[in-house]
Amino acid sequence: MTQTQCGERWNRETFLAQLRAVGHYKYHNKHPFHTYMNEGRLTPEQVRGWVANRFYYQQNIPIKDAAILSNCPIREVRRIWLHRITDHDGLQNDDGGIGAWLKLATATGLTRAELQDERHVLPGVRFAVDAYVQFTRTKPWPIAIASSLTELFAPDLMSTRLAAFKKYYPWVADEGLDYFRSRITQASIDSDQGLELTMAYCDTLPLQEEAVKALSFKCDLLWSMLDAMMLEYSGYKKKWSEEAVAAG
Ligand SMILES: O=C(O)c1cc(C(=O)O)c2c(n1)C(=O)C(=O)c1cc(C(=O)O)[nH]c1-2
Repeated sequence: MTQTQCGERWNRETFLAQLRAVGHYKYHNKHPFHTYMNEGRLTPEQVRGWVANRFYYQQNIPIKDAAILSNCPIREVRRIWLHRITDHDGLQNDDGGIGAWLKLATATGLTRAELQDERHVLPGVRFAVDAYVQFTRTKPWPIAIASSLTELFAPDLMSTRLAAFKKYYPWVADEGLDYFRSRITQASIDSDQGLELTMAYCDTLPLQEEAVKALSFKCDLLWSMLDAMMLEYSGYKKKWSEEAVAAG
């Protein structure tokens, strides 16, 4: 038995360090699309493209949380997890995260219809988000919970984003930014709960290793979403198509 293991598994400190290392190296805060966003270098069209595509993610979050609930036979865990669905769906009208995201969309000049008919959703974004839902439907629930732990790293990114929008994108009305404000607190609560459940129920070395892989998979899918958006909105695709036409 090594110092970092208790019995056959990692102790809490080592497990936590493994999870944090994944976030440190792979979280989408370092993606160039986010760098551009946070440095104020996105055009209004690029901001709108991101908002419309991220709406597909937002809409699917409560669906994946319902998948986790449906796979979990432990009442106490379901009680802890349940609020995530209403946090996003709200209980009426435009309550909740999805309503707040719709307000963000309106503030950037998008219509509700544009978001809801998914006309802007890119294939790569759809594949990535659908993969997340599928993952949570098919993996053991503690592993699905571990995949949500990207939220450990979300509050810092939200604070940076909020400041960036205020400074560089004043054309986005302030009430449109409520989603980011509310997620700073919500993501901290969610990630604390997710972390404690992961610590408690990923209680063998194979489960701990799978939890770390689940977090890595989640980082990959968040990264892929931004890759798809960067390709679409950077102008490269258009340039390549025009060159192909010119070349006959
Ligand atoms: O804008 C972001 O960078 C970001 C990242 C993440 C994340 O790290 O998974 C989430 C969110 N936003 C978010 O708004 C959100 O509701 C959310 C739920 C979850 C999840 O996996 O359960 N992640 C995230």
